[in-house]
Amino acid sequence: MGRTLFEKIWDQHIVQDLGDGWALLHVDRHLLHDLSGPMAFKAIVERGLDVPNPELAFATPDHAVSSAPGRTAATFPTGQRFYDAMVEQTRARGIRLFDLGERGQGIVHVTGPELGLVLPGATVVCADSHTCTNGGLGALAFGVGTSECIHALATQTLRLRRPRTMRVRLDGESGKGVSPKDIILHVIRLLGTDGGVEHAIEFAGGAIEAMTIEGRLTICNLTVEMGARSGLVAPDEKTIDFLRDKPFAPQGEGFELAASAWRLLASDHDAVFDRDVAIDVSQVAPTVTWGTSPGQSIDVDGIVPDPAFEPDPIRREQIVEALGYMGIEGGRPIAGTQVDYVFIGSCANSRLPDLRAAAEIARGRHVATGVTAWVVPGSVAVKRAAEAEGLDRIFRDAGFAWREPGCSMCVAANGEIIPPGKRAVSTSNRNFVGRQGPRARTHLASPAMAAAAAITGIITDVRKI
Ligand SMILES: CC(C)[C@H](C(=O)O)[C@@H](O)C(=O)O
Ligand code: SF4
Repeated sequence: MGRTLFEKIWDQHIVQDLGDGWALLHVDRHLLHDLSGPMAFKAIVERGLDVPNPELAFATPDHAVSSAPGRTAATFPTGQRFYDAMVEQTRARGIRLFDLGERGQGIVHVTGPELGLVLPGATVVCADSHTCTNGGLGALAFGVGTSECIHALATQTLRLRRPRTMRVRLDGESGKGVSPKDIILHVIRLLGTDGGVEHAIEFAGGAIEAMTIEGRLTICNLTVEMGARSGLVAPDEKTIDFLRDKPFAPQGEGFELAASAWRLLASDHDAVFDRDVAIDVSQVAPTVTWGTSPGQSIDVDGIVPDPAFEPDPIRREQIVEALGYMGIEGGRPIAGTQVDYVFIGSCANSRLPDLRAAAEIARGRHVATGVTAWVVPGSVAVKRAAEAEGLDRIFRDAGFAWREPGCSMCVAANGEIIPPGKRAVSTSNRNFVGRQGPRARTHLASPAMAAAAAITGIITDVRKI
């Protein structure tokens, strides 16, 4: 029987079979950020552990740094101790740090792929749940907890129970105004926020093949919102082209050699998945969340669920609670809901094609009165590339703030919050209670939809703008 992409990578990385489905896996790349990294380093120091493979670890500040133009580490003083700890520990251990202002700095899940630190067939860990993003390049990536991060720093391995395999086939042609973000929100709505628990999900099918690498990264980014630790896409010629000439990818002949190995990674035709699902993306509309979980979404021209029509009492209560928090009524169209903030950024949607899609809507228009709209590029490289093609000008002329790379309002760990009771359309991946600040209300959407909301001041169907 053939093997899946996941199985091929898993098998290649087993250092020791621990029995009962458990294995010790080699970690090829360890990515570190300023929030979880310093915590792990603290334990390494306290326990007197060594980091034997510093050349396989790479760090960047993203969560706790200000995104204000001209920022330094001191701009957000609360975050500076994280930053300082990261600088000190990476220096002491000989780990490469991509510092503020340097090409290579940015949200860890944006910089890993763009630097070529993440490669097809590699195992990648980072103490961050959205590490699954990296699967868009065909890497097997795991978001880990602090203790696993310490273990990986100290041993270059990870002790894991092998997840079950699942394939989500995305076929069909997506309609006008539909982006990878809409597709993955739709998938989460269909399969549920627990639909991927204990599975590694391979996304496949014509719609994935047609998608840009950045789109695949967006799809894999939200895999964790279905409860799956890893999402994957088989590497193809697009993946290979994307990685060519990336600074940390193999170069020259070595690259061609690596590429021929990557071509063998795709799931075999007769490979069997524990679960196989097919979804027609031609049915996907521009999508927006109405509630407090990424699974609570509707088509932008749809009606917010009315709890009165929900027969299941538990689900009814969930809807009532979510609507109460969000300050919206069931049974009404979501379009037209008034918006105070718009955030275009995060590891879900802060890459060049995302900014282009938003800029296309913003071009020649202006942010509505009373709306605060931010664009936070995912990395220094994205920011520079966007500026080189004039996207910053389009945003600025339209009244958007153009900021420095980092997580910013996605999780508000750097003090950049949506004020209490205010409503945001955000291109991030989590709309949990309090996620963007205490009592902040978040509607997840695509970059184009977010830009449309900024321009009109209300949740708007991007197809009609
Ligand atoms: C701070 C970090 C550990 C956290 C995560 O694990 O994902 C954050 O990035 C998030 O998106 O909630
Ligand atoms: S951008 Fe948001 S989701 Fe991504 S790593 Fe940062 S805080 Fe987490």
